[in-house]
Amino acid sequence: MLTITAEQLGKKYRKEWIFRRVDLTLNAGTSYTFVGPNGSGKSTLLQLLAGSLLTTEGKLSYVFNGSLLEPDDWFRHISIAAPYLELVEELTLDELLTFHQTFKPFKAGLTTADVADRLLLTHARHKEIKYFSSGMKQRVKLGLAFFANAPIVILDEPTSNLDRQGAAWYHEQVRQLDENQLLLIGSNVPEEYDFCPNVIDVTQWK
Ligand SMILES: Nc1ncnc2c1ncn2[C@@H]1O[C@H](COP(=O)(O)OP(=O)(O)OP(=O)(O)O)[C@@H](O)[C@H]1O
Repeated sequence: MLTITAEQLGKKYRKEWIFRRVDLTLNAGTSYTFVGPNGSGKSTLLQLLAGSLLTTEGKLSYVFNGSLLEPDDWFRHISIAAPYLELVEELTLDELLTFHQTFKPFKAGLTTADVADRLLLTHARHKEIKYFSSGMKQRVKLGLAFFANAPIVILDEPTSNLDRQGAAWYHEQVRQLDENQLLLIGSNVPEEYDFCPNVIDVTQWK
C-alpha cells in the first residue's frame, strides 16, 4: 500500500505564495478531492503531489509497501489526466494506446482493443485523435489514467467536456478502481466527487 506525506509544503510563484504549511497524509485505498475557487491552487497542489512541480519549501515523501521511494521513481506509480496534458493528436486511437502502454502499461490482461472497448470508442480505433470531439478526447485522457497499472490516479477537472452519458461512464470507472489504489481529484464540480469521503478546501492554506 502507498502513502504520500506532505510536511509544511509551500509553493511560491515569483513573489506570490499559492499556499504554505500544507500538512497531508494521503493513504491508498481511498480518494481525496481538493476543492477551491478558480486560481486557488488545486492544479498546482496536484502537480506538487505528483512530483511534477518543484516545491518552494517543505517535504514530500512516498512510502510504498514500507519502503521510501526515490523522487525519480514516483512517476512510475502515477497516472494523470489533466487539462494541461495533451494527447498526441496525429496518432489514431490504436496508435496512441499502443504508444502509451510502452511507458505506462495497462492493468494486467488489458489489450489496446479492450481499452478502446472500455472507452466506448471501438468504432473510432482507426481515427486520428485530432478528429475526436472534446468529450471523446476527455474519455481517452481519463481512460489512460484509469486503465494504467499505477497505484496513484490523479484527475484534474475529470468531467470537463463530458455529457451526461460520459459523466456516468466516469463514475462507473471510479467504482471499478482497485481497492488499493489512491485517487486524487481537483474539482469545482460537486457531482464529480460526490462519492469522495475526503474533501479538502485548499483555501485553508492561503
Ligand atoms: N507557471 C506559473 N507561473 C506563475 N503563476 C502561476 C503558474 N501556474 C499557476 N500560477 C498561479 O497559481 C495560482 C493557482 O493556479 P492553479 O492553476 O493551481 O489554480 P486552480 O485552483 O487549479 O484553478 P482552476 O480552478 O481555474 O483550474 C493562480 O494564481 C495562477 O495564476
